[in-house]
Amino acid sequence: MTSIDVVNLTKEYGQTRAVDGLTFSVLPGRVTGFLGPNGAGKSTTMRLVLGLDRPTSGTATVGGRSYASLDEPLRTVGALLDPGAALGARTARDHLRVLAAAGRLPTSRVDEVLEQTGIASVARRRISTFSLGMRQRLGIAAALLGDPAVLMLDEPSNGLDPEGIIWIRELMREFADDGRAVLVSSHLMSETAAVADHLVVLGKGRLLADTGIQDFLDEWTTPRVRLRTTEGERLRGVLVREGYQPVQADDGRWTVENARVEEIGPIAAREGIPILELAGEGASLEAAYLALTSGEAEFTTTTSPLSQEV
Ligand SMILES: Nc1ncnc2c1ncn2[C@@H]1O[C@H](COP(=O)(O)OP(=O)(O)OP(=O)(O)O)[C@@H](O)[C@H]1O
Repeated sequence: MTSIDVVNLTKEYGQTRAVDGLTFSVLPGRVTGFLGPNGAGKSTTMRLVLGLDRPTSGTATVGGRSYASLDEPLRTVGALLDPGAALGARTARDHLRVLAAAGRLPTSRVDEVLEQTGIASVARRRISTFSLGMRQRLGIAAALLGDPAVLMLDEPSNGLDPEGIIWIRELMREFADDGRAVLVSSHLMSETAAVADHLVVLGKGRLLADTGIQDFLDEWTTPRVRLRTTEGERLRGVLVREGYQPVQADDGRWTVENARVEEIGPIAAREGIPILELAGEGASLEAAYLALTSGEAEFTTTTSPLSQEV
């Protein structure tokens, strides 16, 4: 069981502190979503884990060892960082063969990962002719070559079509269910929530959250109930006495903030008030994420493009 452990990690580029005293672990058996606005430090952290950059201070290890000291790096960590990195003049198959040879992996793995990523039919084409989605699949094929214990993917759904996005989600799920550790970065909470069990959120290089999805929802969102009744005013009076603040919309429906159906339903039943509809609203993960990261984006729009045109 291999994990990624980041401890007090800091990386400075000149005046820019890209990663700032970061500590978190990516544990086996779950998909950890790595979130944060542009420039939050996600890619830098991944590069430090892979030993592609030296930390200013702190450590990033895989299975307790630095990447450079791993005996079999490709069998330990599979990573997708920059799909543009593959050499365009080579065929996809040759590209993977070179990687397999360098990693002392059997050539048979090349055909296996070409099949697994759905690019076997274009394996003999030059990479320069590949679409972004095909390059992305090739990058994922390279990550899978060593059948690694840890998978680290930077924005894997970039350029993938909807079928490809579902495929990559299922792949990550299978890896985690198989007891492996998966770290996947994204800007989008909705995309991450569809696959991740756990979240690590960065803002300006610092850790903003390291939490399970459900705990994140509980902490950052407030539940709300929508209902319809034949006795709105009576229900309103009862709920106000109970400390709620029901508000009626134009269509006659009521909204009760900070309330759950398990609380409101029994109150109405106790008072004998007929309820025609009662629904708890799913808290919006996206709204919670924006609330957490607001003010943490390195690049934000201060003026709306529309107002500039006027
Ligand atoms: N090689 C480098 N030289 C100088 N500054 C860098 C370098 N790499 C990253 N940075 C800076 O470090 C900060 C973090 O960048 P990083 O790419 O890690 O963020 P990110 O969260 O991956 O962003 P994105 O979602 O846009 O990819 C940014 O301010 C970036 O400009």
